[in-house]
Amino acid sequence: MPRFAGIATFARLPRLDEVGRADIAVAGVPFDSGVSYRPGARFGPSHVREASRLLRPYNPAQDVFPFGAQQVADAGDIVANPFDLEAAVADIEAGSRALHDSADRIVVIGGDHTIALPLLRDIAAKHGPVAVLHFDAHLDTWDTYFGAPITHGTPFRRASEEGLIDLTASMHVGTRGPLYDKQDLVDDERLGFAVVTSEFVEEHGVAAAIERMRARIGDAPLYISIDIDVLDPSHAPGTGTPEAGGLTSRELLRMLRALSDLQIVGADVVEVAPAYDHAQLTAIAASHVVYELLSAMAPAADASGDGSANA
Ligand SMILES: N=C(N)NCCCC(=O)O
Ligand SMILES: [Zn+2]
Ligand SMILES: [Zn+2]
Repeated sequence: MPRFAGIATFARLPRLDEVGRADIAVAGVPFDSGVSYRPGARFGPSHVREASRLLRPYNPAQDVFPFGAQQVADAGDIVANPFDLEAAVADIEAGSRALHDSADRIVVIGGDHTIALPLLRDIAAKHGPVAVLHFDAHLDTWDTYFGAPITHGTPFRRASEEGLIDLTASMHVGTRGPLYDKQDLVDDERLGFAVVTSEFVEEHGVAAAIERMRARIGDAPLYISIDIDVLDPSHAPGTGTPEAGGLTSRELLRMLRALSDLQIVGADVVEVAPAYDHAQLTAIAASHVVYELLSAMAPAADASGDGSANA
């Protein structure tokens, strides 16, 4: 079958119902009722799957076969009520919990950033408070919008208040752009986040950013949440709240590779909104981000082998 033919699962992987169990399930959450600006991230999962057809089995940058060293399968979508935010976050948490019956870990494609809250509720129920490494142009620790506590600008404040995150090991990477107030940064620090801004990366380089990230995380169980708007709009135009001056996809992929020896317990890639995309730029970037995450989550090849035993 040519890679451009057939129904698009992520990276043309088998469906979870075809393999029964997986080490890692990739799942979509087509939900965007929490957005504050441009809508459309509900169409993110299918757009990223479509753009992921060209991914190949061997990742030379991490010397790993991400789909050979472990069973990865596409679990389809977790369905969330588009008309009721409270119901939606309950749906997503329940969907994540159910999926963990047949997969050790899950990597979620959003959807807007609201979905990180119910995903973290499930993850923290399993692991206790986790280090959250949050790649984003935005803090997403704001309090309310029009009185609403659950939006895509608030998941990490709620998660912090609920005791879901390790306050000594969590960090934002790639933040930039205008805030509402100086106090936003004061609140953010109190909520448990250190920050590596986009400007820091420009001034000190990716290696220094990685050093800060690793020092902050230590050996805590790690949840990685990647808002695609961490990338510069030139690399990822297809998103709802774009901000100038972001990371390149090359910088982001390199940062993810540097996490491969850490205890990654789950991840999401969110905020891909295809209506504003061009030539699949954003979806291609997102598909490679997911691929790099799956590679980083793969067990290290043993000294004698190349990790390709089951490829
Ligand atoms: N999570 C994302 N992408 N954006 C949050 C932006 C919230 C705001 O409009 O102030
Ligand atoms: Zn963002
Ligand atoms: Zn975000």
